[in-house]
Amino acid sequence: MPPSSLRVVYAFAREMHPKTSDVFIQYGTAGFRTKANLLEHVVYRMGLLAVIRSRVKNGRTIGIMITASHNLEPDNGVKLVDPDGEMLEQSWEEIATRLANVSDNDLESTTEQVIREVKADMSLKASVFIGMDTRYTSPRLAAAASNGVIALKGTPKELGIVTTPMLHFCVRCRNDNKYGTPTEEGYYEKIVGAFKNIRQKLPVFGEYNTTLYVDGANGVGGKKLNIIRKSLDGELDLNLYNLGGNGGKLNLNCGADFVKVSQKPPVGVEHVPFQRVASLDGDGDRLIYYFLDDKENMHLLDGDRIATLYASYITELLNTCEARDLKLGLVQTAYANGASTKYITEELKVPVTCVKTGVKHLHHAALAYDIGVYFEANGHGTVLYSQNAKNTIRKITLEGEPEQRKAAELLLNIIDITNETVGDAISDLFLVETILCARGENVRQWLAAYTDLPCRQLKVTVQDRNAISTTDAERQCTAPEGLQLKIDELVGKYANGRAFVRPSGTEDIVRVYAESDTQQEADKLAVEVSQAVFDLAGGVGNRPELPA
Ligand SMILES: CC(=O)N[C@H]1[C@@H](OP(=O)(O)O)O[C@H](CO)[C@@H](O)[C@@H]1O
Ligand SMILES: [Mg+2]
Repeated sequence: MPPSSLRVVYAFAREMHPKTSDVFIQYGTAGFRTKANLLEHVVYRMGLLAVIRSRVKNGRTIGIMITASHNLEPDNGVKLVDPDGEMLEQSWEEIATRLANVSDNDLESTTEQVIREVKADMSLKASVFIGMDTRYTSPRLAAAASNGVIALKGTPKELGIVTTPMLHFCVRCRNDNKYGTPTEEGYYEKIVGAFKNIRQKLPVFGEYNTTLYVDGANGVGGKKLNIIRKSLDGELDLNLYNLGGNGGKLNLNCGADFVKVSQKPPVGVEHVPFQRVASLDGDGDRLIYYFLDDKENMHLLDGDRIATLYASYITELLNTCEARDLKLGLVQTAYANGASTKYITEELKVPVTCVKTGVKHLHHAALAYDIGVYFEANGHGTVLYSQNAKNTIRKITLEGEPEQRKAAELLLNIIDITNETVGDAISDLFLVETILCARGENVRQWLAAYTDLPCRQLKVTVQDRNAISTTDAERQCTAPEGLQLKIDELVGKYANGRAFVRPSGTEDIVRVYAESDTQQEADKLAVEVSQAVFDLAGGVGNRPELPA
């Protein structure tokens, strides 16, 4: 890149997308997240970085997604997607953070330094796909990203409003045309097409019924399901709620995160006893199910449930295929309910890996298995199939006995419904519905597999959340001194007690998780551990307490 060209970049940045705040911003669990009005220069600079990344990857397409997922409307965020549709390689997160925080004056020299460091050949073509969620601040930010791409002579393509998983999917397809067509239509064709295909083979029977209620979180996922709904032919009757408009606010008292954390039904969804409801998050990458019983008690079917449903059904099909040398494993985080882990290891006899929070860690660990199911308890997850697994299954469809062939064909359809690039609420919804239908099960039967331990999540505000360090997949706390000892002491008082704390990577808070035998005890333990964090890690504001 001749220096004159970079000088243009620099001048353009200062004029169009100046750095307006000195607040340090970090590439966290899912990219940069903060108030939307602090993000414009960050997004512009991620446009620059995406071009550099694309060139380092020989001109393969890189993705930029503008979203703050389950956060409320005033927030926004940006993250980069690597060529296979996976999260940005971790070693580049530090580079992203550096570039986001330099002054306008130093932007030129830092950009040059990054180009040298990563040995980008700036004469190559560069291609960047940009997607955004429904936030009113997103179009402006998407334009800033495009400007960044253009400034370094890359080619941006704006996909408009898409779910986060659609952007991941399109990036993957653009770089690997065997995976599908890199458009929203291509996504429907592959994922919804495979669902319709499999439903031809699985007639509705038993306790399963095709009516599904959906809480769209007033975000993009519900809107896309509304498009899909019209193409479904009785395979699934979707009743959609919280589609945005009508005064409903994004993620406010609705959506997967609200339902999971508050353990309450979302506003805006009609209550019908025993009706299963799927709740999506704001950018359509998380899925939680729930139902209310005839006493209006809520029963949650979270990411752990979805993971166990997948693992057990896929294992069943693999057994029928007699593809027993394919190793299936499950990946969870410390937030997984203890009862789910016990069920997976003891009843399903499937190996479990526990990793740090954040999809990138789960995704990476799942690659170690032939078939890796990964899920965060909050409903973000998918299944990864190795090439070996795909080849083996395909071979059985051609050479197996009739029963084996049938199971292998179902597996191939299931692979096609799956968005292997990232957790995807829409793809997961179709997978869950497929499995419930195949088993002729209603939600009560699904819930009966195991009983969750009551749990509680709380947030504590501290002066500096980085004062907390953890180890052992975040289950043990190494700083500040004395905090882990205190947690151990508190946990010891409770039957089946478990608790841990960690700094959030997406919000300026510390998260506390506790579980125990009863809800009252889990709540009490969570409050006590929160108080310990408050006392030992520099709490600010009010003393921790349970939400109203
Ligand atoms: C406990 C929890 O749900 N944490 C979420 C949340 O991360 P934190 O680092 O905990 O803020 O947002 C991430 C991105 O969406 C998601 O991957 C993760 O699971
Ligand atoms: Mg999300």
